Amino acid sequence: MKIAIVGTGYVGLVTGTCFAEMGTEVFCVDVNAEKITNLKQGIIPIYEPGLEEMVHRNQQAGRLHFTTDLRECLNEVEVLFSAVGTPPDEDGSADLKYVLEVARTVGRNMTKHLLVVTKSTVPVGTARKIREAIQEELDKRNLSIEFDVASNPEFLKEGAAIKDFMSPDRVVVGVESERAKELMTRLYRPFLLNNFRVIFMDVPSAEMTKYAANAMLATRISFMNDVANLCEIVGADVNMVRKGIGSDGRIGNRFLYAGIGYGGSCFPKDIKALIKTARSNGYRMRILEAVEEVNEEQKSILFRKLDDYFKGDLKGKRIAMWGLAFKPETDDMREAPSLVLIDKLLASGCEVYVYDPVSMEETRRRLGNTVHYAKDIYDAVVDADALLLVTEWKEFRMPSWSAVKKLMATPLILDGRNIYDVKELEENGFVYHCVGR
Ligand SMILES: NC(=O)c1ccc[n+]([C@@H]2O[C@H](COP(=O)([O-])OP(=O)(O)OC[C@H]3O[C@@H](n4cnc5c(N)ncnc54)[C@H](O)[C@@H]3O)[C@@H](O)[C@H]2O)c1
Ligand SMILES: O=c1ccn([C@@H]2O[C@H](COP(=O)(O)OP(=O)(O)O[C@H]3O[C@H](CO)[C@@H](O)[C@H](O)[C@H]3O)[C@@H](O)[C@H]2O)c(=O)[nH]1
Repeated sequence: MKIAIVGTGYVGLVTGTCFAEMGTEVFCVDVNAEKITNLKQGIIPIYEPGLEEMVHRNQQAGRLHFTTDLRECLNEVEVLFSAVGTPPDEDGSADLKYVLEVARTVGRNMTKHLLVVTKSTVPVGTARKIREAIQEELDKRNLSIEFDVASNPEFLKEGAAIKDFMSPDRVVVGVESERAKELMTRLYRPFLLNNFRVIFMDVPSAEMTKYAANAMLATRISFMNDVANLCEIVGADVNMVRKGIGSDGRIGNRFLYAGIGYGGSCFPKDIKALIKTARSNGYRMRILEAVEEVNEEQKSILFRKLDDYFKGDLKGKRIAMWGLAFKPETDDMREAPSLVLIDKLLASGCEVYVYDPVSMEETRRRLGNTVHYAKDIYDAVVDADALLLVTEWKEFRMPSWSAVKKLMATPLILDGRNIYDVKELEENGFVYHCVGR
């Protein structure tokens, strides 16, 4: 089978590469010419464990192609996935301009039946708009060509994208015809050996499933952050509470980690978009409004602890930060809580020394020379008045505390991810604070 994936970002590149790995011939299309030129030479635009080797393997096998021109492959493929961005509009709703542009390009150029599948996260009703946009272009050409639309939202997590795509908990597919169902079944059949289920449903339900899943996950995080803040006030330890409640099978132990708030390219924008969808339909998602509010405040929690420690006198303080990316194993800085923290530190007159294993280049692109870029974890803490742990990369988990202590000016550690052992740090002479204890 031959397929096209339009949009070669985190989702498009992983989707295309994984389908190619299973033997499908894939054409990855993107309007960003630099990205495509690099990909043709085997240069991968993102950091995602395992992706580079898989891209190279499938390129060499002749199953994975890259192009800027959809017309080159449009009439060779049976299925087209749209995986372009759906960034938030000014009012928080999902901006569909890229999604609809792809639909119009399809309508202007298709010459035979095509199944158009949306992988991007889009509000309920988008498939209908895509159908109308394609039909409008066909009408302008006075052509009557049959086509199908389907929704196949993606649930991969950055940093674990390959594993999530190859062995997902489930695949959700919204279809409107038997033909679309048959094509999607055929396409996903090679993956079924990995023991997952394809759940077919109607298109609006598939579109809504994606938002509901992200909303539920974000709700768990904000709930735990709220509990963590109360734990601090009343003298409980959120880490113990997490273990205590997570062992109840109905609750489950994943996605219950208190921290400095959720970030990334999905939760913040998708929660906003769902709130907006509800409002524009005359309904208020009150729980999600609270989820957002808790999350916004949580991003400042390390700053508040630092400010309390120095009694509001932060001017000229030298602050070290370990971690910048919104989570480990990615270089993605979209909506990273570190950016909010850095803003506050700089506004208070601090000098900020940052280190992250893979996000330094992306941070430099965003922040220029407003912060100092350290060579490694030890370089970052030289003469520091505090160390803030922001992202729980593995290499931050067991540093030499005696070396860190010798280098720092003030032995203060504020742990935004609760990864250190309080006893060990206090024995090493540090003042240590984490979230929710
Ligand atoms: N990043 C994730 O982990 C993730 C996971 C699940 C779902 N999603 C959803 O998937 C979608 C894509 O997210 P992403 O993070 O991969 O975005 P991204 O910004 O990394 O990539 C989008 C790509 O689409 C390209 N593009 C835009 N218009 C185009 C056009 N007309 N033709 C061809 N290419 C075009 C852009 O140049 C860009 O390379 C979003 O709706 C997002 O919400 C993302
Ligand atoms: O217990 C937890 C788990 C996560 N986070 C934070 O939540 C954010 C998102 O993390 P994660 O969900 O692991 O990463 P994403 O790559 O953003 O993946 C989410 O967003 C994707 C895009 O929609 C979906 O496909 C995934 O299923 C969904 O997990 C990060 O800032 C994490 O630090 C916590 O604070 N506590």
